Amino acid sequence: MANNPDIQDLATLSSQYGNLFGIKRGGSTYIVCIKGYDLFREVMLDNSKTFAARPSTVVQKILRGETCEGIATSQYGPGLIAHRKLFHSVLRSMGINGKDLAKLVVEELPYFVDELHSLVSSCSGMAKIDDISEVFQYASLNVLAYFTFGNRYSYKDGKFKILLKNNFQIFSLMSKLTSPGLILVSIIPNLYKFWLPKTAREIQACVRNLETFIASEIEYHKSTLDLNSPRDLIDYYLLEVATQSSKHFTETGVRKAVMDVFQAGTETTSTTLKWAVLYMANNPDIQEKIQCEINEVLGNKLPTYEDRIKMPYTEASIMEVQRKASIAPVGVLHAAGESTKLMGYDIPKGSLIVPMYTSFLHSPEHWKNPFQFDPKNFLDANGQVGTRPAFMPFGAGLRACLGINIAKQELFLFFTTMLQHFTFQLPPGILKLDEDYIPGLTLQPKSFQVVLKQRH
Ligand code: HEM
Repeated sequence: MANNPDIQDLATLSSQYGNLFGIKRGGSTYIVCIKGYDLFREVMLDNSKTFAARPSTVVQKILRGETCEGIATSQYGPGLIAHRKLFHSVLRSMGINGKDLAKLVVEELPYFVDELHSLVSSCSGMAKIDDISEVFQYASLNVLAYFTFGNRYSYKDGKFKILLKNNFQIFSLMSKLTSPGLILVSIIPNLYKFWLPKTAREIQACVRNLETFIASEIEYHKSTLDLNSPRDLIDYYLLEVATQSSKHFTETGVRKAVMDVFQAGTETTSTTLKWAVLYMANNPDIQEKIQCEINEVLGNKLPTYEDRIKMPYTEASIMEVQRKASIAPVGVLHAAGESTKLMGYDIPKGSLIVPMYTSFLHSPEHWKNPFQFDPKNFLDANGQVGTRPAFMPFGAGLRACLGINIAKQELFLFFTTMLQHFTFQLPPGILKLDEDYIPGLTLQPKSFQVVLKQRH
């Protein structure tokens, strides 16, 4: 459980031991599981700094090397603060330069739609979800390629396929990292330096390939950099490295930060869209309501992010997909940066903190029918999107998701465009698609087929 806790096991343990419980397994690190909205807030918001550290596990070392530079796995401190600040300021700068955030996604929309249409013609209307999710992977990866490298790729481009393969392979292999071999390297100090289980070696190979790819992009950016006119995330980073305005940026740090953006921002978005397709096929009445809103507000024009204000039912449906699917069941693990107390219990420094997202996203205390797909969960009496404090799929506090604005725009624009052009239906003879998930780092729907019907 040290690397990849299954939420079912955690839910069972929490029903026995309460909202806060600790586990000790392999090594000496104490694993503290936190359940429920109040405790999540107490840890992530009220005591954000105390719990803003990341655990230093063998898996991190295998994946990221000894130094853990970059963003997602780095420790909380001036370096991380500088990375997060730069990320936000790049988003702002790209907005000011007119190459605004939504444009990153909007540029991708025509390619996304074309690819879905070609899928329909090649599979006579019935698509396997694996095929559709590949389109989601292309699209979400391209948005980030545009943000970091300054250009999108053709979906057929060989270079793009290499980027895609290595990026997504890391996630699927990580979900398999529960072998006895991993327990061995977790228990025996430094064993990982001499021997690793096969899956871990495969992950390392993918990480190396991805890093080589990013390194070549960085080299290209260095040779074409105009200090007065940065184009994308890499350029802004290189500017910082060149001017030495912050001692926190090194070329290795830039490479790792770009890796983090790809790793954190592609699987999450594409998996959410996969669940959206499943819920639409299972809830034709809801899908029809969304399509009515799309017809009224958009007609045939492609959406912009501003359109969401006039489309509360669509926006509420996307939030409901995120709530019900709860794709990141334990987010990214945290650690206690200092010894402290929670609910009167001692939490030793270095304890690994496992936040159970599903415990508040599926809590009957906060949602009327937590296990039913119901966009009304997010609508007030006037049919407008209301605030729901327990809706925190992107985390909260000092380590909250850095890509939240990109992700929200991607989900709205890809989802809306998809339903503007297609209706998802159950295959003949199937009454309902299985809404159970495959356990892993992110929760994936089980493989399914849907009928993809063109609307126009
Ligand atoms: C539906 C899409 C997404 C979901 C549900 C999601 C969710 C999360 C969650 C739960 C965390 C952990 C927060 C914590 O540790 O407390 C996280 C971290 C992070 N996310 Fe996202 N994310 C999404 C998309 C993105 C995108 C598109 C990007 C990139 C542009 C991104 C970049 C990051 C980064 C860099 C971190 C690490 C932040 C840190 O360690 O300080 N995410 N995300």
